[in-house]
Amino acid sequence: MREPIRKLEEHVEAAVQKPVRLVVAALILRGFAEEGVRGLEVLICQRKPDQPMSLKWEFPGGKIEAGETSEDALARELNEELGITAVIGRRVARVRHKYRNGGSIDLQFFVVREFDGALENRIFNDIRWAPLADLPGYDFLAADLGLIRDLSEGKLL
Ligand SMILES: Nc1nc2c([nH]c(=O)n2[C@H]2C[C@H](O)[C@@H](COP(=O)(O)OP(=O)(O)OP(=O)(O)O)O2)c(=O)[nH]1
Repeated sequence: MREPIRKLEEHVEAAVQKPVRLVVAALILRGFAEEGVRGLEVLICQRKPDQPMSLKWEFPGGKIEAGETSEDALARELNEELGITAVIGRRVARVRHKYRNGGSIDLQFFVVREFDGALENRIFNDIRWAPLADLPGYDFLAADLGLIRDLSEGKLL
């Protein structure tokens, strides 16, 4: 009698497993790479108090929609979230992360060095320019922590 019950549980677990969300995010940079991690700043964004993972910091971006390339998706998100038209540069990192709620994300980070339009905070609690060296002092989403360490140590860029 026990065997069929275990099989049923396994089946239910597989059925409720959430699909991997494909997410793109931007490292919008200003300043001078030659001056190291104090001379280069990146735009960071804080999630709103009423969002999941509230008040955590992240990089602007979001989920890729059907039919979009990663670059298309990121350009669209930056326009929606910050009101800018960005030139999407090279991809510098890709990570897979499983959040405790069971959701997995596949997260790609692209450099943005050029954009048109004035930066406007349309959806975040706060946005700010942070020197790469200061990034570990912000409470970032868990999936970003490896990247935060690398950026603050002058790796990747
Ligand atoms: N934009 C962005 N999202 C990130 C980062 N790190 C990270 O884990 N994420 C996660 C948070 C979200 O679950 C997802 C991005 O989804 P989204 O921007 O379209 O929407 P959302 O926050 O409302 O997320 P969701 O509730 O719909 O899952 O990726 C990051 O640095 N930037």
